[in-house]
Amino acid sequence: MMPGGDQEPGSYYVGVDVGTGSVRAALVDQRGILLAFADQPIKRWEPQFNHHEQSSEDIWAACCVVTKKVVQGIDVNQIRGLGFDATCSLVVLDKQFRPLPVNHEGDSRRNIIMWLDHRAITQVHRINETKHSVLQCVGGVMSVEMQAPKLLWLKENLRETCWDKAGHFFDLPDFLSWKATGVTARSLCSLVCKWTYSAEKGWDDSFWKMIGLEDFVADNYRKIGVIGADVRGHGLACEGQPVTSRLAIICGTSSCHMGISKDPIFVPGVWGPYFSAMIPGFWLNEGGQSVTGKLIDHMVQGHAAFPELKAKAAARCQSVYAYLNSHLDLIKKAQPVGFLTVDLHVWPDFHGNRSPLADLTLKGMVTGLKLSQDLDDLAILYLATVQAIAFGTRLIIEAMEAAGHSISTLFLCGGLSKNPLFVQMHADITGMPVVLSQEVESVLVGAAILGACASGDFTSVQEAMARMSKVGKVVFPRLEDKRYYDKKYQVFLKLVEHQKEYAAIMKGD
Ligand SMILES: Nc1ncnc2c1ncn2[C@@H]1O[C@H](COP(=O)(O)OP(=O)(O)O)[C@@H](O)[C@H]1O
Ligand SMILES: O=C(CO)[C@H](O)[C@H](O)COP(=O)(O)O
Repeated sequence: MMPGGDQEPGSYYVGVDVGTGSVRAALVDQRGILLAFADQPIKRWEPQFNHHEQSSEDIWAACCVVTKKVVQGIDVNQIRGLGFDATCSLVVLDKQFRPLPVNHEGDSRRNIIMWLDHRAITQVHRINETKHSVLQCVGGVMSVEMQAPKLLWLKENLRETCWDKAGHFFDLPDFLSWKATGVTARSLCSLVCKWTYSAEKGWDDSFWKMIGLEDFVADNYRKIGVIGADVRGHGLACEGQPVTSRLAIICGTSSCHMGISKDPIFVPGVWGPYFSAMIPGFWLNEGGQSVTGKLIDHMVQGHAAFPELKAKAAARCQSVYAYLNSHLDLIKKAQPVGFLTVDLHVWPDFHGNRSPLADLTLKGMVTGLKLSQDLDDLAILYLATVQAIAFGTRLIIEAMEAAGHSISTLFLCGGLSKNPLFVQMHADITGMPVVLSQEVESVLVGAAILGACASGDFTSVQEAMARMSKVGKVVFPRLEDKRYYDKKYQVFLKLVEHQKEYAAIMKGD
């Protein structure tokens, strides 16, 4: 889609969103309307189980391709700002900013340890055993997906080929802003959320010394970077909006649950509180589920009826998910679609639990399997998986509320928010209305909002948010189905209880 001919020449912003599977870019105007969109897949390597790697050169090349596509035909002088968002993966460069291998093979194309990489399990156990006070700000337990355990892994496993040669360790969004500007300043968001930096107190030397990464302290954190901009003082959130009662959920390969508060709230198993990491002046708690979109893809693609599904969806020019949703509507008969899983239950932690249990040893579970392998069976397993993800969100919300949050409304964005079944199940299972933004690619509008703020065209993040993001659809929960979902939630909680019992039995003599 290109800018409409009847439009006044104005200011444009570019948003670039680097997800796990692809890079997307959008050209957005001052009203937050998306005028052009492009995407491009990015490479991923899984050289061994739990090792996930990418290439910063490949990602940057993809960013350039999609950006060039969306600005085609536009006078570059009208492009006022560019914003990035990206996964929290670790990029390693040498002192001359060249990629360094993060693998035993010495393949320097693969210089990124991805966020979902779980190679640093023993390192994170040791970090958690220190019980250092910085851990209070990551939910009490550090996740293997954060940067400190990954850095320690590099030091302990690739000392000569990587650690000793490293000049720069970037969080991926900060790598992208360095590539775009040549400035190595880091974002407060990245450093606070994934690197234990405190917006109020700075780095805690004692933590890095205690975990064995005293090198950073001696080096004055040069390889990790310093804060580029003081984001405090931008004022409060959108006028008249009770922002602290909203929970934003970014649902892609994983789901991230972003809740804010005026005072710090400590939620066991939920990352944060992080000051000013998302909205200036507010504390952020970030709950999460490590695999959601990836889990749905895994369950659907691994089923015996997947080839049949693929063929039938292609014949109708539909995505497999649109086909499955209409198939479920067909087989539900008179009952609500969610009731098809009365005897099929899933525990969704196929890649460990990020929140609120913060237990990376947890595994996935399915109960209620039959011998059938047909399309009905696949559709119902897909439904049960979507429901399990929504129950996981309910568990996170309950933990946040028990600690002091008061949440009434969910705001969903990301690839999974395009799936009406996923959205409805989140409303039904949490009992809360779900707001979707008018612009389907709202994550990209968010990145463009950052670019708009950087351009100085808006005085604050809040002003840009109010002007450029608009509510689209609101999906209300089917309250009449509440009793059914409450019962399924009881089963959901039993599943994890039983899984822990099984582990205890197997550990015993
Ligand atoms: N149109 C759609 N309908 C249903 N599911 C979708 C759709 N588009 C994307 N998804 C799901 O969203 C997930 C990817 O979301 P996305 O935000 O693109 O991910 P990421 O940011 O992690 O690259 C996929 O796992 C896929 O299952
Ligand atoms: O840890 C995270 C953010 O704190 C995300 O889960 C990670 O960055 C992946 O994002 P996505 O699922 O959109 O690819």
